[in-house]
Amino acid sequence: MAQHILVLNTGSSSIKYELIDTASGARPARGLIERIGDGAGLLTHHLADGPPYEKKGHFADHAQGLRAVLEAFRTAGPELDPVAVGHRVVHGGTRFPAAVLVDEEVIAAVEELAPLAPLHNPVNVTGIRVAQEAFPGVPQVAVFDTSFQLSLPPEAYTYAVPREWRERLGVRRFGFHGTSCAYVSRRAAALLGRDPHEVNLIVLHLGNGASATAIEGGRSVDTSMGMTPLEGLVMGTRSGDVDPALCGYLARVAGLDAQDVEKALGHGGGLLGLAGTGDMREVRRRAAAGDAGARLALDVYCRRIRKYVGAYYAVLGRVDAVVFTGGVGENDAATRAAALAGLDRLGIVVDQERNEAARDDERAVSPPGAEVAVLVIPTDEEWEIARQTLELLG
Ligand SMILES: Nc1ncnc2c1ncn2[C@@H]1O[C@H](COP(=O)(O)OP(=O)(O)O)[C@@H](O)[C@H]1O
Ligand SMILES: CC(=O)OP(=O)(O)O
Ligand SMILES: [Mg+2]
Repeated sequence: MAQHILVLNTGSSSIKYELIDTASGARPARGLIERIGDGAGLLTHHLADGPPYEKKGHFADHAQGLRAVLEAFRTAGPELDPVAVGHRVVHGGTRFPAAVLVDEEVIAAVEELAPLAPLHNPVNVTGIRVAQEAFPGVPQVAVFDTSFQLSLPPEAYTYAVPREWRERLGVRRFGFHGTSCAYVSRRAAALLGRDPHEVNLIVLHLGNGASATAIEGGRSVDTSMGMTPLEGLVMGTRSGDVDPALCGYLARVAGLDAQDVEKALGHGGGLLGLAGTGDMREVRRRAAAGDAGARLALDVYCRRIRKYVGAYYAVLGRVDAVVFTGGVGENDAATRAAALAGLDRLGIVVDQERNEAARDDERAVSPPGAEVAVLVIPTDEEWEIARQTLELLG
């Protein structure tokens, strides 16, 4: 009988899930709930064949959303009898260098780290709790976004801040998107026909959250997200890098407290702050229609990426490939071209025809024989979570 792993990726306002056959890798069901908590929720449950099952409604919170997912399986199938549940957990601090079997102690640790990832860790715990209740006795495995980034050397993870903060308060860079980086860096090595331990990569994960990671011989040596997923690249609704003195300034001139500023940078910054929408497709539409704010947003977004590519080139010394992944990285040819424009002296060139070809598979978009390959690799965090879950459970 086929054995399945259920993978749950609970995001700040969404839940993604997939049922994966451990032997064949087939996915008999996958789905998404969007807009949890805002009244216009939508659950879309895809089956291997046939039309998707959809349910609109108000999913007040993630627990209600997850119960709706279980209901979708009961109504539309397939039968849900997983041998394990793999959970994406965003922040594991320094405590979890690899995936772990969930017990009460692990849950307590994830809850303790919630101040560092307030949008993610609490809902990740909700996912675990609901799955424990639904599948008693079935092993639950936590796979952390931070694990892959724990290889950062001290000079990359240390902020130049007072000793007290570093030593007593745990202030340091962690970095995120590790599950995606682990997956795409393995695929990149395969695509290059090289051993992952020999390959140097710059991975650009451009989704709603966005990050750049420098990978040397399969290990992360620098990454743009920081202690929290707010630092670095321009994102859908997050500012990425800003001058930290902004906090003091806005307190003095606008009476904002630190929490207000953090919230605005996290939810009202990025593409949303610049263009009025955090969705790249909509930014493109507005820019094409002549909207100056949207055009500026694209320029800021792409320049930030280019700066990190240059910086990580300098960190690595030799780069075998630049890898684009995530919804924007995989689909937006214009972002890929603009972000890497002018880097030919570094051997980084995008081939226009290859870049613009309408494809959704793994591919090179640099010219044949280029010094640095530019690759597009669709990420598969769910598959990577299932793989690590299976590996842990033997
Ligand atoms: N064809 C496309 N062209 C440009 N941007 C796209 C396209 N498809 C998706 N995107 C963008 O990808 C982003 C979402 O990325 P995704 O990786 O799916 O998000 P998440 O981080 O939530 O998993 C959105 O900004 C969306 O507009
Ligand atoms: C950590 C993080 O930024 O995740 P996401 O890209 O899913 O928002
Ligand atoms: Mg993402």
